[in-house]
Amino acid sequence: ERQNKLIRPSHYITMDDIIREGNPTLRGVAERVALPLSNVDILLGEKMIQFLRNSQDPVMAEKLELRAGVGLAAPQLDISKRIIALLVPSEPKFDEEGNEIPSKEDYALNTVMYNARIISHSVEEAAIATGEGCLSVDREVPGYVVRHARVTIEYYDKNSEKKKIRLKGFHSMVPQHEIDHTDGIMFYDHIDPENPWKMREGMQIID
Ligand SMILES: O=CN(O)C[C@@H](CC1CCCC1)C(=O)N1NCCC[C@H]1C(=O)Nc1ccccn1
Ligand code: NI
Repeated sequence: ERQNKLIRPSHYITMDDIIREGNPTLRGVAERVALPLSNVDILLGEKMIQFLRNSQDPVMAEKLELRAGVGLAAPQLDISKRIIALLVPSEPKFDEEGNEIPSKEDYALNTVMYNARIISHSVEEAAIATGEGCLSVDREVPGYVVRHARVTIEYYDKNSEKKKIRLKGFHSMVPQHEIDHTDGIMFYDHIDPENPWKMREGMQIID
């Protein structure tokens, strides 16, 4: 079946494996995965994070013709399971002379989350200044994608251990976008159709 094809050792996930708008799987509610995790679900998570690494590597992205991604959800691979991968580079920090300070961590988020769910969130809302895109959406959909400004996420890691993480800013936007995919929600569902760039009371804009 599909997952077996994707987890073959010789297989790299490419854009051909990513389903696009119109495929009903993108609008389904994905199933929680069984715990402790099965090998096939662990292997799929590894392939998903490898895709993100390849997509952010200029050589591999060119070779495999990948669009750069910071997140991926299993439903985008036509697998209706609550598995998401996150690979968010750390923002570069600069000193007063404007030199980049090498950060100890290359990534602010570098993980596969199983059965992730938002267990609490701020009343305050936020949106990425430039809007959002999606590897499953081959068109621009302009507008503020209004999300929670801060979230607390509970998930299981690849060792089947329960984790809890609090996130804010851009780092919180990526898991919210991915968890939405496991609930059949697309980013443009959060854009105000009347006035896509409407500033809502107290909404934070993330650069
Ligand atoms: O479900 C998962 N997806 O659809 C991949 C999406 C996920 C992100 C969209 C907004 C929050 C999560 C993705 O990564 N993109 N969307 C389309 C093309 C660009 C790319 C992107 O935003 N790249 C990026 C952003 C900031 C810094 C570096 N790279
Ligand atoms: Ni997406």
